[in-house]
Amino acid sequence: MIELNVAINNKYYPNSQQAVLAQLDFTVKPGEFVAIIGPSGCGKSTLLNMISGLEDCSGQHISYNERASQKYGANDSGVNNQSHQLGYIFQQPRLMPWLTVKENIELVLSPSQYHKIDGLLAQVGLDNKGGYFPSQLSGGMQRRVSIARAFAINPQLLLLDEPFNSLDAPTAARLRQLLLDLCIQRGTTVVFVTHDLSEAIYLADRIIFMSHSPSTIVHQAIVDLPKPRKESGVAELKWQAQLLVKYPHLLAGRID
Ligand SMILES: Nc1ncnc2c1ncn2[C@@H]1O[C@H](COP(=O)(O)OP(=O)(O)OP(=O)(O)O)[C@@H](O)[C@H]1O
Repeated sequence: MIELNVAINNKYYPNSQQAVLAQLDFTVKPGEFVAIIGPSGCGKSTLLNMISGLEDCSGQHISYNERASQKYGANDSGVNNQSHQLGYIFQQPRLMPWLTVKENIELVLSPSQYHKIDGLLAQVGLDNKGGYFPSQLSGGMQRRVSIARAFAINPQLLLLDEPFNSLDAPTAARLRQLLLDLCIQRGTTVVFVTHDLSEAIYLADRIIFMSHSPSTIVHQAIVDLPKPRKESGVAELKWQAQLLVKYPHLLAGRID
């Protein structure tokens, strides 16, 4: 299990006068599930991209506890970095349309690891779909493939960017449970971006609320509910969280 440390002073995109992220400082403990909520455009994807190394983070400090001195740069691949520590599930499944389900997962593995694929597909309920192409799968099935692909590398740190957006409610609920089961089984440290407060409360140990750009942390809430969580407990805590948020106007329209 690994710990993530993030200390971003100011993140500017080239040719932009205004910082996207400013004074953003937090730690995710080993095995902790942290959800990030904030207004559209505040820099949540930018933050995940910086953590993964897909976005330039020179001058900032982003490290894992096992290699605390390492800073990730623009050349690191967050999807499948050399140590296989980091998995990234994007808003879209990002499957290669010309490859089968199995081949999409093989992409992140070495041939000696291909034997894991059948078991992974069984875990996400796709045991007989290995030979299918993405276009032959539903949206929910494609997301399950992306979850299987992320877990194939046995990530110690998993980043997720609104992975269940636009799915029907029963499919999203099944995938949330699947994600929780996999993370708890493997002790994965998680940073999960969402717009949905109920989803955050259902999944997370802690919720970080971000402000508009230049975005920083305006509030953090510990979700002190035992897992697996029940819907009624989630509803209750959602109500409490809405009261607790220090700056509700920043999140107006983002909490359903
Ligand atoms: N490659 C880029 N170059 C320049 N500006 C960018 C780039 N990527 C994002 N931005 C800008 O940075 C800001 C934050 O974008 P980002 O996608 O990180 O926000 P977000 O919080 O994930 O948004 P949403 O919730 O709508 O997905 C936006 O103003 C966006 O236009």
